[in-house]
Amino acid sequence: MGTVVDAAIKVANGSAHTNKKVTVVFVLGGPGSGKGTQCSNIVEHFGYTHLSAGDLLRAEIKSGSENGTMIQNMIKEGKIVPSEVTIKLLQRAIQENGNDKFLIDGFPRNEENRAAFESVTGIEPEFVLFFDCPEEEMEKRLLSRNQGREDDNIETIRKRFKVYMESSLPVIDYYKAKGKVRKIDAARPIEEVFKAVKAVFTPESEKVAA
Ligand SMILES: Nc1ncnc2c1ncn2[C@@H]1O[C@H](COP(=O)(O)OP(=O)(O)OP(=O)(O)O)[C@@H](O)[C@H]1O
Ligand SMILES: Nc1ccn([C@H]2C[C@H](O)[C@@H](COP(=O)(O)O)O2)c(=O)n1
Ligand SMILES: [Mg+2]
Repeated sequence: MGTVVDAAIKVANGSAHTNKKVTVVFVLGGPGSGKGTQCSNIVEHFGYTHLSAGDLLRAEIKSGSENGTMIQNMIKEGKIVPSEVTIKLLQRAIQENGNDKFLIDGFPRNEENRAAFESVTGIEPEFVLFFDCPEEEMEKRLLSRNQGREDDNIETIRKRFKVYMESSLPVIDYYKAKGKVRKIDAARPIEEVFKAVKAVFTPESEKVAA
């Protein structure tokens, strides 16, 4: 299992060339569907490293990078930052981490993200974990998240939902057509959602017959 990511390493390091085989699972779903919450559980139980594209972009704003203001404005508007920026952050995070199994949360968010990541890194996801949740439930969760996120206000939330419907769902459909989507009903309590997630990550050979 695993995909060679020579291209990712080359871009991140300039001329350096390392072979690193990685397994990647994309974690997708609407804003507030519970991606980050479930990724923490998966990390704990299955030894993956969690890379949230949104968290990497927010860290980039805080670092005072030259792209910081552009990223901040895009996030406030609920828009998707150009792939070039996000892919560099993901590549660097993969490169710097000793692990070989990654959950990439909130990426690819649109067709541009998807195609660019594939052509730059050559990485195909092992599968796509898709948290399916009704909008009313996601809105309720986001409005009570209380993590001080600038985009957790009703105006930006509505814009994020629109971008999700128009740009992110087609990416999920793309992977569905390839038989790669593992859909989870995310409108249940956290523990119940994790039970379903565990079933996806547990190899058939290790599943105990009921
Ligand atoms: N199954 C659940 N039931 C109720 N609340 C949940 C559930 N899963 C997550 N939450 C809560 O909903 C909020 C959003 O969850 P989380 O941050 O994991 O979503 P997300 O998909 O990562 O959102 P975003 O795309 O905005 O980063 C958090 O406050 C979290 O504690
Ligand atoms: N691939 C991505 C992922 C995220 N962003 C920006 C735009 C999102 O609204 C914001 C927050 O992401 P989240 O933490 O909710 O996953 O970050 C992006 O531009 N491209
Ligand atoms: Mg999140």
